[in-house]
Amino acid sequence: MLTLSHDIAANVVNKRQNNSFKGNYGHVLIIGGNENLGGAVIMNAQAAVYSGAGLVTVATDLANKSAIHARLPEVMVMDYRKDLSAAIKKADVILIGSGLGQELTILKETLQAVQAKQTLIIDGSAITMMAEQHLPLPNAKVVLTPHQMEWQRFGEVVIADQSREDANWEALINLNPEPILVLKSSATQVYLKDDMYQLSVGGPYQATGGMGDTLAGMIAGFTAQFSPVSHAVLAAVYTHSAIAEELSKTAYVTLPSKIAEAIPAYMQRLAMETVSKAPVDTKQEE
Ligand SMILES: NC(=O)C1=CN([C@@H]2O[C@H](COP(=O)(O)OP(=O)(O)OC[C@H]3O[C@@H](n4cnc5c(N)ncnc54)[C@H](OP(=O)(O)O)[C@@H]3O)[C@@H](O)[C@H]2O)[C@@H](O)CC1
Ligand SMILES: Nc1ncnc2c1ncn2[C@@H]1O[C@H](COP(=O)(O)OP(=O)(O)O)[C@@H](O)[C@H]1O
Ligand SMILES: [Mg+2]
Repeated sequence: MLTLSHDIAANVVNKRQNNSFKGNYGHVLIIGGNENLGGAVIMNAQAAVYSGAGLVTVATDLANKSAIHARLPEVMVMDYRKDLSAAIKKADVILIGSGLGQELTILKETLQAVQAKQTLIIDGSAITMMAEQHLPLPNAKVVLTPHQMEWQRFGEVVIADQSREDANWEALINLNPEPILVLKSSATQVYLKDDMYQLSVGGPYQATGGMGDTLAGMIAGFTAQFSPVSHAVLAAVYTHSAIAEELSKTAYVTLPSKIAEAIPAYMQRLAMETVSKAPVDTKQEE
């Protein structure tokens, strides 16, 4: 077991090149938000934009279109029932599942269209539907972000056993391709190739709806910009809870949208740090 520490995030988040443009920071496609759960994709998208993704598109139920535009003018919006496969082809990172509800057709189309070189983050309702329908993982760089009940459904590890590292590895080795697992709880763990990273920051001020949607959006924003994917995921998981811990000094509850607002300043601090910017030993080949 390793500790998911501040240095890992500081190694990943570096100063940007002067001669860069939005195309260098990745195109994120967020797929989710049925007509009742549009807030989930707003939180995904705010976190992805504020993490610095070059371009962010939200494919959703059109009932959410004006709300997304009003909250996030940086984001493009499309109907997830139209031309979804074409939009998937243009993305570097695809995040599916937050607030997706029972939209199985959208999920199946996404799993079919995604390509091996792309990063696919699978969250929320997508994890639950994949478990219910016994859908296999597609050939892509897959990141799974279940909470405990979602992991019980998908990985078939009962919540009581999830504190046992070996039980989670047993479930992971049966999956093909082997995903990066962000197993969320009050003691979040990240399973990567041969190592498990234990998150060392965060607390109960994070126990509020939308907290995981914000994390998924941050993972999308970080993986769009930073490589390898494994390092970017670790940095996003750390940064999400480190910001919450800071905000908790003056806030009883750390709202997801407040965490998102604090991302640019926190990342700027990480980028300015002079700690050894050496590569992180995650053993994750890409
Ligand atoms: N504003 C929006 O649009 C929002 C939209 N959202 C979207 O809604 C979708 C459904 O997601 P979901 O997580 O709310 O429901 P589900 O998958 O049924 O899991 C809940 C069940 O699991 C149990 N449970 C046990 N341990 C647990 C744990 N550690 N963490 C959490 N739950 C735990 C729990 O136990 P109980 O509370 O009953 O004791 C309950 O029985 C998803 O797509 C999400 O993105 C939300 O983000 C909210 C804001
Ligand atoms: N007591 C706690 N301590 C630390 N982190 C917590 C605690 N409760 C919840 N969280 C974090 O909040 C997030 C909840 O994710 P999730 O249940 O998917 O939320 P939602 O789907 O409502 O957005 C996870 O990142 C989890 O680690
Ligand atoms: Mg969730």
